[in-house]
Amino acid sequence: MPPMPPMGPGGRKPGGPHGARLTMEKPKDAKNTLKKLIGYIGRNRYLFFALIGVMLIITLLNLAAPSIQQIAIDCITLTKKKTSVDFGALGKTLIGLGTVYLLSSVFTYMQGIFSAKLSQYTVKTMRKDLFSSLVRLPIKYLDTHSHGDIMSRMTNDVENISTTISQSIGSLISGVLTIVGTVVIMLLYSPLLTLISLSTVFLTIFVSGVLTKYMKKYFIKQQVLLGEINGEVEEMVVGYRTVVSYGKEQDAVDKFEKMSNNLKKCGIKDQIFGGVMGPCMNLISNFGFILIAAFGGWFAIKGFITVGTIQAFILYSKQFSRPINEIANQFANIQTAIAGAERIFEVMDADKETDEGKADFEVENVKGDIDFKHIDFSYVPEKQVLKDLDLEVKAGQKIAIVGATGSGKTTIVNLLTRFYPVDSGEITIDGQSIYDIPKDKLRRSIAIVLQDTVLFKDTIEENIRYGRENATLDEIKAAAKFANADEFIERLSEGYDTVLAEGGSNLSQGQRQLLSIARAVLADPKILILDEATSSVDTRTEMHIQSAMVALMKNRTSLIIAHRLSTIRDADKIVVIDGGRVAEQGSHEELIAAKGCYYRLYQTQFSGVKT
Ligand SMILES: Nc1ncnc2c1ncn2[C@@H]1O[C@H](COP(=O)(O)OP(=O)(O)OP(=O)(O)O)[C@@H](O)[C@H]1O
Repeated sequence: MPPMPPMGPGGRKPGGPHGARLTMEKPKDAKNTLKKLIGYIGRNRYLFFALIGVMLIITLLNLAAPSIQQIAIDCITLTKKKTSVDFGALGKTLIGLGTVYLLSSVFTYMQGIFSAKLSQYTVKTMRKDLFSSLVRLPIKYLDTHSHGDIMSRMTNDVENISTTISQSIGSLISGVLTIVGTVVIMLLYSPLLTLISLSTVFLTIFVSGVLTKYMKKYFIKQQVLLGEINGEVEEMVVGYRTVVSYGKEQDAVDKFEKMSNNLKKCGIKDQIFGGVMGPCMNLISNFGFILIAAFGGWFAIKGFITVGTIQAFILYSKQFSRPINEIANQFANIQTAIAGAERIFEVMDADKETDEGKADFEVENVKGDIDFKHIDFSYVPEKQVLKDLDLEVKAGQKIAIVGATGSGKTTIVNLLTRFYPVDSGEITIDGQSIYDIPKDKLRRSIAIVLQDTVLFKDTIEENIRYGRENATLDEIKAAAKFANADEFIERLSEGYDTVLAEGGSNLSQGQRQLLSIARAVLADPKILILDEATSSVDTRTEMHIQSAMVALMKNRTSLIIAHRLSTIRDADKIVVIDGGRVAEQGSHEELIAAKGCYYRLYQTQFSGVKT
């Protein structure tokens, strides 16, 4: 017998109730996707053929067993007067039967090994390729796909493929082989009895089809409700502080309770329909056995067949009906897996960041002159963000970029780092177009300190080392000292070995910023991009951050998205962005005197704020 997939809770197979993912996601281009998927499976073709071979052997053994039983039974001759048994033949036949069962178990075990290996090797390669594609995707791709969507491709879709390869392919092949083999053998025994047992099989297919239709309805509803509940929980965890601070705990509980109630009702209906399936199928198949026994008995009395044949027929009809449901379920599983594979290949086939940089550019020799010439840019076609923007920055200058929210300040730095390509115009560093500079070299020339510091779940030492991979611990400590981060790090019980929580959430916002400054110090680039934090941190940390930033900016070209008046005043040049253009530029005094954009911005945003 082919191995049954492991059962989930309540006797259900993983992948959805009733063993099938009844959502029946339809792939858009199944043929192409299947081709690519087979390409991945084909990388382990020896395993695949070994699997097919083993399955063929198992099926043949399973097909042989009932016939051997028939021979064993026919060793016993029953007449009205006496019962005679050919013990020699019976013994040999039973040994043969035992051997068949033993071999079947051994090969089934081997099938488990081969299919597990085939699925794991295949998805490991896919996972690796998918991740490599993911890190080379342009940022634009991430803008248009939710994190949840990308995560789900990496986890759920890959998992679906793995389950399908390890379970569905095997079941499908063995199912088809078993059905064909069984029908052929049954026909050879008795075409008439074959027809009688097939009639119940058609009844099985019909009844299970009707029941599945209802189950599918409730199953899909249940999945939708489950998705909503998951979303609700996620929102609650992410927005926990907001929920608590507005005292909305009870509202959240009430809403959850309502959703949970709906899920309960739907779940009960789903389970009830699911529960009907088993007894119905049993009833029909037992009815089939009665038919075979009755007609078989009659045929045996008439001398058309032997008693052993009746037994063989009962076993064959059992073997026959089992794979039918299985195959129907596997089709649904395979379809879902192909739809998942399609989503995976879509990421793999998405246009990757290209790197047409060709100039002979050395990071060490960068001076830091930056020039934006006639830049037009839009994230989405209908909405132009930068319009004919011109901005010149001399090496070593400190430029404060100011402007109303949404005016395009961050966009300017997004273009300099080539996170997005310009629509038209040219950006140069030391006179060279940034599109002629290899991307990695360009980005190594620039360090970015953002308000939302991204820290990884690793030690403080490794988080700072992110700035320069080959830095020694002493260099890391020196950078931390320079960034005024050393003091708080040394106070932590594990010091530089302290492992940060996800996103560095076990540090204060100010401390996270100091670490990101330390990273930039270690990277030691000629060009700096600073996005000043708008949120307030305690005065002491604030002073540390400010002085570290000032020290860091020395002798570097710095573009600061500035929010503090002191930074703006200290800048060599203030650039005011308005409506996607440089509206004004000059020193604080000049711009105030001009009474233009900056003056108005100053009046509304900076006068009276903390310097
Ligand atoms: N990834 C994106 N996709 C589409 N539109 C975007 C994207 N990022 C920014 N925008 C839009 O581009 C415009 C400029 O955004 P940008 O982030 O450059 O503004 P900003 O001046 O830095 O604002 P803030 O001071 O609030 O950070 C805004 O209208 C914004 O809605």
